[in-house]
Amino acid sequence: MKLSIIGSGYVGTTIAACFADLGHDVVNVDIDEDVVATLNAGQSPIHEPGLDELVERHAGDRLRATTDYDAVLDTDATFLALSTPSDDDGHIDLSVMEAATKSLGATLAEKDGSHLVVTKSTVIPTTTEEVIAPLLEEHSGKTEGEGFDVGMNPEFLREGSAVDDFLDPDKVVLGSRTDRGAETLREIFDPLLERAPEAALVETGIREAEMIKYANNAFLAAKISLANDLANVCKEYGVDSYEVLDAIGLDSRIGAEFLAAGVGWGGSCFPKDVAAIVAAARDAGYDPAMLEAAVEVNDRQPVRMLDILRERVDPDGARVAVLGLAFKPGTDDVRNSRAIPLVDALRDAGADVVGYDPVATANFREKFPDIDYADSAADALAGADAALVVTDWDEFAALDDEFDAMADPVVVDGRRIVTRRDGIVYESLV
Ligand SMILES: NC(=O)c1ccc[n+]([C@@H]2O[C@H](COP(=O)([O-])OP(=O)(O)OC[C@H]3O[C@@H](n4cnc5c(N)ncnc54)[C@H](O)[C@@H]3O)[C@@H](O)[C@H]2O)c1
Ligand SMILES: O=c1ccn([C@@H]2O[C@H](COP(=O)(O)OP(=O)(O)O[C@H]3O[C@H](CO)[C@@H](O)[C@H](O)[C@H]3O)[C@@H](O)[C@H]2O)c(=O)[nH]1
Repeated sequence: MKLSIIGSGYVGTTIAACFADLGHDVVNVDIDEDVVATLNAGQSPIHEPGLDELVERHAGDRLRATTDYDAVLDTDATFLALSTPSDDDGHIDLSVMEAATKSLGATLAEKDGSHLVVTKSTVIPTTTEEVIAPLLEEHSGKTEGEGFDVGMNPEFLREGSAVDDFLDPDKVVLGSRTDRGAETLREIFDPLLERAPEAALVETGIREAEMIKYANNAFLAAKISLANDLANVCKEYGVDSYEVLDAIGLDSRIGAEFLAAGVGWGGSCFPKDVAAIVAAARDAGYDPAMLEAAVEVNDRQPVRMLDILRERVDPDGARVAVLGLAFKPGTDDVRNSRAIPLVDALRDAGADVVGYDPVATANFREKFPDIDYADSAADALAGADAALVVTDWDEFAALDDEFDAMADPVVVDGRRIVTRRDGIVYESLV
């Protein structure tokens, strides 16, 4: 089929390259000329394992990019893969989605025959039906269900394994409210379902598809927060939290994944999505107590980490190495990284901070241009009065002699990865 993808960021680029690999003809539409030029040159504008190869294989053939919305006219369906950030009070900010939807609507006014518009972005339930569809109607002059259909297909890929997650998913969720929309969605996803026969297919309504995405992320974030809450209790009683969490993970009803306790969850999705669904629930008159608690526990973990540090070292005037600036290993993304509240609090306390990350230093420097940065973990540790381990990069698990060069070998481990030994004053957060 012929597909257009509006937005060529993490999700848009990944799904475009993967759809091309599945045999579809794909065009990416993005307002960023650099992104478009990069894609047309056969390179991926984002760093994801396996994505460069796919883009290189299909660019100029089944995959191309443009800034011109008219490219949509020659396609059967359009996916909206635009950012949906939080505003200051946590609500979803739909301004980017709305601007792109207006452009798409105006373009569809010229389209002969029907078209399917699929929301790929994470949006609050009712957005596709009550915001996207009316905007498309207004700007195309067509009627939903006649001139075009709308659908919703939430995305569950993780940064760092986006291609594998898309091509080998646990489930594919297709939301629609017309038979024609449902059929077109099935046709688009048939090649994926053939390639990944183990994937479950969930065909559902549009607002259910929208909510499945929030429920998925909120459940995972809350699972980590519950693990952190239990781990904090363990610590108070001198109980090894990892032995406890590993053991409960053996119960198939609980499952072993997303039980890694530590300094908590960050990234481009969990914080904004939990905040958005909490804000939406409150707007509707419901207080989502469990989700509010999940956020509270997550906010507390960096504070607890500093409290543990203070028991050993006064941060005022101390040189503190922060190991790990990315929100998780395998990415240079620092959005909502746990290092952000930690560095903020350390600086407020008068510490002299030196940060190190294998790949995320440049991005972190944009947020914190005034702290020191080291080129290696060893350099960050040399002469430091304390170290905080914030991201679970493998190379931090392998650190050993490097701790001996610290002025005071106090290590507060926020991810339980450093090997304890004599000569290190080791404190685990959990
Ligand atoms: N990043 C993830 O891991 C992930 C995973 C699952 C779902 N999601 C959801 O997918 C959506 C997209 O996220 P992302 O991380 O890919 O966003 P992103 O910020 O990486 O990419 C958005 C792209 O849209 C482009 N854009 C902005 N305005 C435009 C317009 N008017 N017309 C055309 N292009 C325009 C930008 O230039 C950018 O390239 C969000 O709703 C997010 O919550 C993200
Ligand atoms: O046991 C765990 C697992 C994760 N994390 C933290 O949780 C955050 C999120 O990690 P992860 O889920 O691996 O990364 P994302 O790329 O943010 O992916 C999430 O967010 C995406 C965007 O919505 C969804 O598509 C994915 O399904 C969902 O896993 C990171 O800060 C991790 O350090 C933990 O603290 N403990």
